[in-house]
Amino acid sequence: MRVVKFGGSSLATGTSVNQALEIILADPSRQVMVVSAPGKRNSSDIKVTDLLIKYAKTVLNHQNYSKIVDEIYSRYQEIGHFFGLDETQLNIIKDILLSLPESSYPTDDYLIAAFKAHGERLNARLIAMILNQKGIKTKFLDPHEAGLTVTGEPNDAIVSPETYLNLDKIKIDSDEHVIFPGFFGITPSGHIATFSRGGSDITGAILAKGLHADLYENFTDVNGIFAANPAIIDHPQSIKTMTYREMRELSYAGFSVFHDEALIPAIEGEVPINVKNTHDPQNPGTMIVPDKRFKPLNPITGVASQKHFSALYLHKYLLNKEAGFTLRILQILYKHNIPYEHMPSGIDDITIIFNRQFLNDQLIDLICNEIQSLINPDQLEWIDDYAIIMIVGEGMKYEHGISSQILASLNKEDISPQMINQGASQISIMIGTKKEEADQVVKTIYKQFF
Ligand SMILES: Nc1ncnc2c1ncn2[C@@H]1O[C@H](COP(=O)(O)OP(=O)(O)O)[C@@H](O)[C@H]1O
Ligand SMILES: N[C@@H](CC(=O)OP(=O)(O)O)C(=O)O
Repeated sequence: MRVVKFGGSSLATGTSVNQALEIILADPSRQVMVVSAPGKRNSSDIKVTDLLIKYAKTVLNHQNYSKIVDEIYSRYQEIGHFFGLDETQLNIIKDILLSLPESSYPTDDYLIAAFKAHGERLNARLIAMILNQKGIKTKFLDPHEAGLTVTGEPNDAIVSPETYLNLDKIKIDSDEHVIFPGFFGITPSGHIATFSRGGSDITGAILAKGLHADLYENFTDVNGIFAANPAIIDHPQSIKTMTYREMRELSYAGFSVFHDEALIPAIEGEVPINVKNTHDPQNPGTMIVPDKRFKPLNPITGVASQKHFSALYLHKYLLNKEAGFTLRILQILYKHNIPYEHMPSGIDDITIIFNRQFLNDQLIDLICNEIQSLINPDQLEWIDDYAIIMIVGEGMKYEHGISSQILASLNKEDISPQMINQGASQISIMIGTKKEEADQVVKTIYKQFF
């Protein structure tokens, strides 16, 4: 049995939902379909998830929400009408949308999570309705009924281990299709909590592991994973096969096409992943597998970048001899509940890289002041303008001199990185630069290796 996830970009219009359904019906093993909320129909469109966030904020601000409800409902109506569903059948969607403000939520964040999750919940109901109307035996199953439970933050949840015990009890008839909404789970107290944005990929992976699927097919709007972001490189090469480790590093570092957290259930369940194109289903796409049992032709599989970082650079002579130096810094971060992303170090210096989205100016001043007074470094510099480029490939460990090739190619372009660090896993090299240089670094490295 396969679990098949369709992203919002594949479910934005009636035509694309139809393509998705043709894919499902083309192979009887595609029994479980995980769906996202309808995405953008064109580049200037708004995703239904973003419309729902606007709806939630309108309710929280005690403003009139009838216009935004109509806008959201029209997205489902458009798809429903394409398949010939009438207003009486579609009314349930409007009723559910209108009932959202009536429920009670423990906090505003839970209210936002519940509103947001309805993008996928209503889409799954609609698609189940469409299939049933076509005479195809279909069940709408949601996290409540299936026991997909989560803990953590209401808008950044983590799956609970008991989910897998619950999923083990689910029986699917051999002639039946299951439509499951992505992106959210249920907390121990029965409230909806969502994964972080793009989290329907995570739901697909959880179901693939929990239902013991042979394959997790992830359908999007491009022919698999490219070696670089197509927004930076024109027509980049697509990757035929890559390992879980490579994908996790690359998605964490900016390949937004597949959520980095979705790799974890797939790794645990050893389910291979196939990223494919809804609009070109014959294209083999990219296989993501446990291991590459051969030496890859290219030492580099992909190069990713992200620009939302800041770095704290600390220099202190004999830092390597001072026991507890790093511990004291981490205690300060822990006290203020600040996570960090990376911490490359040398004999006399250390750089701590943060996701800028978790920080504000006041917090930055606070930690810099505390570190200055408690740690007393010789130099402390906050670098707000920081991007990270991650060069990833299992093939790196077979070849010497990859870092020097990278540095030489950047040098030719007159780019001198602020930091370069090779991970202990030997499958990635990380480069820190100014944001404005990040795209040029990706282009230079891509040109060097592809
Ligand atoms: N390395 C990459 N390979 C493929 N697509 C990428 C890559 N990096 C960024 N993308 C972008 O990811 C998009 C697909 O992700 P997303 O819009 O979240 O899909 P979905 O709605 O199917 O979940 C592609 O259209 C592409 O622009
Ligand atoms: N709809 C949610 C979850 C998701 O995974 O969407 P998509 O498959 O369109 O990336 C979001 O926009 O974040």
